[in-house]
Amino acid sequence: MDAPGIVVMGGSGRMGRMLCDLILTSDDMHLAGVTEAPGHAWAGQDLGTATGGAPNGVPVTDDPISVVARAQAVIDFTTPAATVAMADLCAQVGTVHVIGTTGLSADDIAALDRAAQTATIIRAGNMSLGVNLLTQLVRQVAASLDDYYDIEVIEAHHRHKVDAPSGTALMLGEAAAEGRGVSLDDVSDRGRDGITGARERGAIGFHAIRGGDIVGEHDVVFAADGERIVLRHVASDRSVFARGALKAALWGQGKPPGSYDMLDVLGMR
Ligand SMILES: NC(=O)C1=CN([C@@H]2O[C@H](COP(=O)(O)OP(=O)(O)OC[C@H]3O[C@@H](n4cnc5c(N)ncnc54)[C@H](O)[C@@H]3O)[C@@H](O)[C@H]2O)C=CC1
Ligand SMILES: O=C(O)C1=N[C@H](C(=O)O)C[C@H](O)C1
Repeated sequence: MDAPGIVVMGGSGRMGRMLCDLILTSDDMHLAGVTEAPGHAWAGQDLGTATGGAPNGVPVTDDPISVVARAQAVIDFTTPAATVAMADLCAQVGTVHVIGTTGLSADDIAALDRAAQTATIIRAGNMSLGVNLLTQLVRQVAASLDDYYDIEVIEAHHRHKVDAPSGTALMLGEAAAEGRGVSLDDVSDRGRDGITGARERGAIGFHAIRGGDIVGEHDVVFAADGERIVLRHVASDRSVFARGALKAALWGQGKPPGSYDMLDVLGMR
């Protein structure tokens, strides 16, 4: 069987470039095309030429249907609006949709769930093995401790990141809430400021640092009187996210329509 064809959305972005480089050197898949935002300077060019090298035969387009219909998977680290539109297209043409985009609203997620009735969608706020393993540890620690241990999630990212809390912080917060047997919506306390009053027992706090070129760092703190447990993940290279996404694209081949995440891909359920 031929190696599956992959379309990378947002090929000029931080994650897009990393993904294209990895796919172009992979024996397990080939780069079937790259999409970019409408009117983007790369649209209509060959990818090799757009990146300042020799032509490599990979088209860059702002008209996704032209490449998606011929591909086996789309890898998408873009914006919520672009992701929701792509999910509809993947549902129509039967292409696996791997979603890393964060900052999705409840309405966006509802739209993705509708698309997943006919599309195979794999979505995670963090595609690294380390963070997905950490979610399991956080769930286990939260289940072992009572709410005398205050839970705070602290994340740090580069200056260009546009959403907060990060998708990873929300995954970790969800895992902590699940471990405690509560709904995150009921206990979430985001970015305190001013006269906030004393901390509510059982709250799960979120704090975001933005600066420089930080790739992604997450601490989950369980703080009680007299002791503190800190579970930490540090990403120092975006390839950990990209490799997870490529694994997901291959794993999704032949899977029935539905909503999946990296725990499914990694066999960690
Ligand atoms: N789940 C995970 O493991 C990870 C998730 N992310 C998330 O991925 C997203 C992108 O992150 P970065 O690469 O740092 O951002 P970026 O801003 O560098 O790249 C986004 C790219 O998407 C393109 N784009 C926008 N609209 C588009 C459209 N309609 N069609 C095609 N392309 C379009 C932009 O032109 C840009 O090239 C963010 O939401 C970020 O939080 C980032 C890293 C890891
Ligand atoms: O925007 C980023 O860069 C990252 N986004 C993801 C998130 O929101 O958690 C994953 C990773 O931390 C990098």
